[in-house]
Amino acid sequence: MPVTGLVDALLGTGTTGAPRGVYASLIREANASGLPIVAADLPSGLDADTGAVHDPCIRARVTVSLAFLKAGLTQYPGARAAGDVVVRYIGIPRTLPPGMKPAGTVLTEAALSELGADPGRRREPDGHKGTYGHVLLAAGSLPMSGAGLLAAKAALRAGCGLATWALPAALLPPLLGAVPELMLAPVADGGSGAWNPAAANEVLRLLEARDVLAVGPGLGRFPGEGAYLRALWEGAARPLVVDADALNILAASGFAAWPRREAATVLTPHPGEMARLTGLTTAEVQRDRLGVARGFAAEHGVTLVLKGARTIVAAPDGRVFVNVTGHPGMATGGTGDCLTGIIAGLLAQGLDAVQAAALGVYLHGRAGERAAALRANPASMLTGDILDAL
Ligand SMILES: NC(=O)C1=CN([C@@H]2O[C@H](COP(=O)(O)OP(=O)(O)OC[C@H]3O[C@@H](n4cnc5c(N)ncnc54)[C@H](O)[C@@H]3O)[C@@H](O)[C@H]2O)[C@@H](O)CC1
Ligand SMILES: Nc1ncnc2c1ncn2[C@@H]1O[C@H](COP(=O)(O)OP(=O)(O)O)[C@@H](O)[C@H]1O
Repeated sequence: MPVTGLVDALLGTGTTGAPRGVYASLIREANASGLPIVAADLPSGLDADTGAVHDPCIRARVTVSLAFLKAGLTQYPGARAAGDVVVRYIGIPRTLPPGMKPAGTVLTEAALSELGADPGRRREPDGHKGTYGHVLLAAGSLPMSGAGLLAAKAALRAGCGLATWALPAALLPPLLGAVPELMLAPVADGGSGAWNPAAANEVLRLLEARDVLAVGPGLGRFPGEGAYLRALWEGAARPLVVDADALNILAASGFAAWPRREAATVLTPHPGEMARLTGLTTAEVQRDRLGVARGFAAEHGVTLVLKGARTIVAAPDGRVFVNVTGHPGMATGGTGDCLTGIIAGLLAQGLDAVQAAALGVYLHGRAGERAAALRANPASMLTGDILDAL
């Protein structure tokens, strides 16, 4: 009878390091056969905790994860080596033994509802714009006003009642009317189109009548940037979302020594920004995304959104969530700025930091999937398409 497929049940969760000896030869032979491989529990050669892929590692068509989804199957490159992943019950109790915590929770609609974040974003029949909160965005600078615009539009699309964009005054004239639904608050910039430390006072004054502050998209780098951000960090008594250049400023300003914020704080780094925040290399961040995100959130008392395919949301209390929505078409400029606006828009509506971050990454990914499906080729997707699909 011809052989039409292979089952890989060589190595399991307990293995450490790269497969050696006869295991390594069998894995190489299986991959070279070209036959479809079904992996039992996880592909041999994959790190079950991190998703790191050793050399060699089985390239499975399907992985049948036993009893529970292993964390390493959710993260790249492990997710690619695993192929289609299914979880099957094999008689092991479905609940974890007492004292054992899951490595993370996949953000399904059910998990979001359990978290108290309604994926349907239902509105009160008698709601009005005051019901849904007011976002203040501090973003944009002369070469990158687009980042601010995308974040501001996204906040409105996320359903906040009102949004105000504080921006260096020189940016104002060309932006007047660009998004009629948006309020613009020009901040004195001496005609430079750049931010300055004194502008923080103006942002904090604006925040008094608003519900949440998002800072960073297209902010640029500028003299006195550390003092500017620290003033917002310490002075903003409302929830704060920190993204893009504001994360780079945090990293460059020794923020670990800054006082803990009392109000909710969400940081949304991509792996490059995460590397700057931690002092790791981008490759080191990617090698253990779950562990790095969990450790950082707990150490600094913030909600951490580590972006990239399979975005991770880590809460300060140790909970970790993995987002599985999204599309590679989202790898285009401005999509992160859009996520910042979405999370701020959800915070304005009264969600807490973890709810807003979890629902935000989920909706952002879903919108990315819809936008990709509407294009002849998803490679042509723009961030504006994601905004339209929200
Ligand atoms: N239209 C606009 O005005 C835009 C402005 N932007 C602004 O440009 C500024 C600079 O941000 P950038 O993020 O471009 O530059 P960065 O230098 O911070 O980050 C880019 C680098 O990070 C690493 N990286 C990012 N995602 C990764 C992933 N998933 N896996 C592995 N490595 C990854 C890569 O090395 C990449 O080259 C920010 O202020 C941002 O808001 C960008 O958002 C793009 C659009
Ligand atoms: N291959 C992918 N699959 C799913 N989501 C992706 C993929 N590539 C990028 N994204 C998402 O797109 C966004 C990119 O954010 P970021 O790198 O900050 O972009 P920018 O700085 O241009 O705004 C993140 O939310 C990320 O999770």
